[in-house]
Amino acid sequence: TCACKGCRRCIVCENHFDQNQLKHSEMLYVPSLKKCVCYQGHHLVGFDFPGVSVFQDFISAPEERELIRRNSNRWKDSQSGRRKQDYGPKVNFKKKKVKLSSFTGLPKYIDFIVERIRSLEGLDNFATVEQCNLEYDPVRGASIDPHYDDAWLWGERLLSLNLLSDSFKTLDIDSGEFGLNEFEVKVPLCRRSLVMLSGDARYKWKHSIQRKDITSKRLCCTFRELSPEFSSGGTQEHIGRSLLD
Ligand SMILES: O=C(O)CCC(=O)C(=O)O
Ligand SMILES: [Fe+2]
Repeated sequence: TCACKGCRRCIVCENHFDQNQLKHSEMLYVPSLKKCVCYQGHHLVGFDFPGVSVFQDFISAPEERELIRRNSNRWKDSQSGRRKQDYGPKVNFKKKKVKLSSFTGLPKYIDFIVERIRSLEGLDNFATVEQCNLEYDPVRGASIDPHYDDAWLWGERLLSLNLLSDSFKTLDIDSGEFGLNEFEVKVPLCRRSLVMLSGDARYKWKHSIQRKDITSKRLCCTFRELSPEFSSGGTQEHIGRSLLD
């Protein structure tokens, strides 16, 4: 058995795979250009693509080894073949309730990451309130379906630290924007890089990790900040403050 529910699936529970998936137009995001590129006929064309920032080699190889060693236990089975470790407030997103009593804060071993995030340009005010680790193992066919992250509690900037192997994050948009029905941008996730989604890449585009892009075990640590509602001046500021203290 596995932990999948509803339309989620992993190799364990999957007994049928939809072969009739629509063809996407695929583009590659090029971090150094902050553009995505694709071929139109024989021409390589580029489009501005704001909202994705990539910090290559955000941690060193020894730091990566130490992080992996520190979070080697307390994994729980999750959806779509993933395993999960969640350090953050207990939240019921449907009922919009935050449970403060069970919140123990972030693990100590992550302090240096939290600090390093704040040393990045424009991120000096990033107050990490949640860390969620996900493990993707190709043996289980692990993936994450296209989704938007919650916007009620979590703030605009989503940070993910990519460990153990290289992969891709896939961004897609449903509507007829750009004059295409289906449109997909592959964002390279280099091992030890930190990747930020914000703005349109956070709110307009869905993100996912496709099974085919997990070729060897991958670990992702996602860091989140609070939304304006829970931040200074917001109506739920008091809850936000008690989470950050
Ligand atoms: O594994 C990743 O890079 C994405 C994880 C994610 O989208 C999420 O936890 O909401
Ligand atoms: Fe997400």
